[in-house]
Amino acid sequence: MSTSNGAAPAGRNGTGPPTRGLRAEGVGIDIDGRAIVHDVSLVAEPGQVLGLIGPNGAGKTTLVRALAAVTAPARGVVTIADRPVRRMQARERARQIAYVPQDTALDFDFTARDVVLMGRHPHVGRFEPLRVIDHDVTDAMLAETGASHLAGQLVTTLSGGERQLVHLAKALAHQPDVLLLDEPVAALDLRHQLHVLQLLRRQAARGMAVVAVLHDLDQAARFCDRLALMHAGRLVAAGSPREVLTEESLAEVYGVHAVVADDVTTGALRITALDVLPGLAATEKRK
Ligand SMILES: Nc1ncnc2c1ncn2[C@@H]1O[C@H](COP(=O)(O)OP(=O)(O)OP(=O)(O)O)[C@@H](O)[C@H]1O
Repeated sequence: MSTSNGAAPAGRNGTGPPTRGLRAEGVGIDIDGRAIVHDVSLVAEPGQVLGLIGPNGAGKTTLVRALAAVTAPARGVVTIADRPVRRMQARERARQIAYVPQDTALDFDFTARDVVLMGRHPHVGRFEPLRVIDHDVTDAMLAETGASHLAGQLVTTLSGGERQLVHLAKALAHQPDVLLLDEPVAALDLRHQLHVLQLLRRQAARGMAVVAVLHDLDQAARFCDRLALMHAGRLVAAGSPREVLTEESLAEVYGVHAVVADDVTTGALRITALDVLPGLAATEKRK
């Protein structure tokens, strides 16, 4: 959570300099001449998990790719500490931002540990060998994600969920200020979903700014400090889960009649979709 006075919390090891969040201002993204994302402004605060939610085709992946500087927005800017991420050197950017895409398929014969070790390269000087600390962090992140048992396995032989864990471990090995995850639990079983979501909370508690695209709104309500709701390429609501996940917004954006109630077990909101509302969801209408 952010500190009550609004100041950034101390670094993730508790002693380092304050970590930094990520800011998007007026971001618009075009693909093949078509505007996909319109005028999105948001802040991912250090110490918080920001959930990016919205129906299929809302523009979440397109936005996250621009936040990660994988693509350049046509309009607006993405910054960390007022510095545009697109203008940073790739190595410097990789020390600050780690991004795990939806599709983590790899077609080269590296072991899972080799892949996680690659996450250390932004911290190692050019032509310098990997250090003991790089190996230690690699092993720690494999353990943190529950993927130690996969270390020696070729990534081409991993299941989709196993690959997702290995890529999360690689992203953590960057030790970034900002962690961007596109559907990080989509391929995971119940236990691993919980493990990863709790892990994200721990990373945030250590000062990281975490942004995760999530489809499960119960998980979004329970594990995110703030939510950003996208619809047809626009950010239509942002705030606490209680502010964003209302029966009205779920009807408008997802086209469902849903009941939003407190879950007596978790204390978080629980969303029960009862019926599909008549007519097309607005995302489909747009096409
Ligand atoms: N390379 C591309 N070429 C053309 N259209 C694209 C491309 N990438 C995305 N789009 C379109 O942009 C829109 C937003 O896609 P995006 O993948 O960002 O949505 P999303 O919110 O992540 O969806 P989902 O929840 O289904 O993953 C969609 O209508 C999609 O068809």
